[in-house]
Amino acid sequence: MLIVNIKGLVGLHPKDKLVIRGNEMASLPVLENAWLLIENDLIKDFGRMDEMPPAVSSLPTIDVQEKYVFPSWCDSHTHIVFAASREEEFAMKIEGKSYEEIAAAGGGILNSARKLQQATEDELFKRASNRLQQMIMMGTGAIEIKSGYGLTVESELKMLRVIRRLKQQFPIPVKATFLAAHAYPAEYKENHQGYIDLIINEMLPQIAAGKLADYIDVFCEKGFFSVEETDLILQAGAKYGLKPKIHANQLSVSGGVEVGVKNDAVSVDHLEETDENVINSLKNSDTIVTLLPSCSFYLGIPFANAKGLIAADLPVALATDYNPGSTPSGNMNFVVSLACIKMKILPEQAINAATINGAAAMEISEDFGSIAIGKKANLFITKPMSSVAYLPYSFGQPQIETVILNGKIYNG
Ligand SMILES: N=CN[C@@H](CCC(=O)O)C(=O)O
Ligand SMILES: [Zn+2]
Repeated sequence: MLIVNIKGLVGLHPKDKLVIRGNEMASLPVLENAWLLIENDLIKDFGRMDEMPPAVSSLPTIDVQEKYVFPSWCDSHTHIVFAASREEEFAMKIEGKSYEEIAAAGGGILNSARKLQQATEDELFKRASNRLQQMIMMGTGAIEIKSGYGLTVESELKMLRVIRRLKQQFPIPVKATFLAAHAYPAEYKENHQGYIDLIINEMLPQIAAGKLADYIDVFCEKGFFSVEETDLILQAGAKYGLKPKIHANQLSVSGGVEVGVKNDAVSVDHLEETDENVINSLKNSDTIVTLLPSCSFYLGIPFANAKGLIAADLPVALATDYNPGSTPSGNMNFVVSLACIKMKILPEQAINAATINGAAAMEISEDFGSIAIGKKANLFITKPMSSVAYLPYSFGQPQIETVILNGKIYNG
């Protein structure tokens, strides 16, 4: 497939650029008036229209005048396997109840767990497939999905099997994260060690035997999992080769970032609450900071200090956090807009965070997240746009016209 007259080919980082830190995030290379050649599922070559080799110009072409080509969004933090929405909590939120108050009133994660435990694997697969399908049509070309609404041996395994089916049936990379440490089930409220033992002695061995997870996650937060409990669970996961990607500092400065860094986390996610010590603890680590602005938007909690994190020379990624409680949306375009509008980062920084750094937060940036020869042809073509910045600027307005996955136009 040859794409010609591309107004701008976006995200041309060198193939060996696997993650972008700090100040460098403001640089988003764009080639104007370009062509792009795809062979099979890979990017074969690209260049300027006025320098197109004759052999290339004789191939069948797609002419995309006035349109941009972007690398697909890489959404590195989602919870899209859930049984049902929770809009019954929506009104409570509007009336002023906090996330913690709703959870304490029987809502929250335990509400989703009750519903998921009753759903069949097929029902869950069908519902998650619909969500993933919609996300792909909005430009997502790689995704991480967490368990964590099962909270029993049987239901956590069920969730992870659903994620495996999504991996098998969708033409995009899917990474699975084991998040049984998402909340304490009611019967373990006074017996934390009992649930931790269940995770370590019952769940982890079966998950490892079935190769059902790539990463391990813990919700390290006041009222959820303490730093010591998080540490224990992450160390147990490491014995099975599961690297951490953890929920840290969503509602308070919880110590989650430090315990994540200590355990060589691939990423620490959320960080709506951060201070100087938290930022310092990330320096000299390879841990990526994944920010989730749609969650702040929906819950009305602070937006993470993206500018401060970037100024500290850290690699920042952006993801949706799509889940039924804190972020009922899987739209990466909106995430990129919010990062610009509310976190006040530049479109170039936000787009790098949502592509190459998102890929890095799933350890797939050798093949995904930028446009480079030899990388996977997972891309999207926009509608006619006046500039790259128009995409986040025109928030809430769909700008994607064509999705290309593995070198083929994807229509669902
Ligand atoms: N904070 C923990 N987990 C999710 C919310 C889960 C829920 O409310 O169902 C999050 O990332 O925001
Ligand atoms: Zn989350």
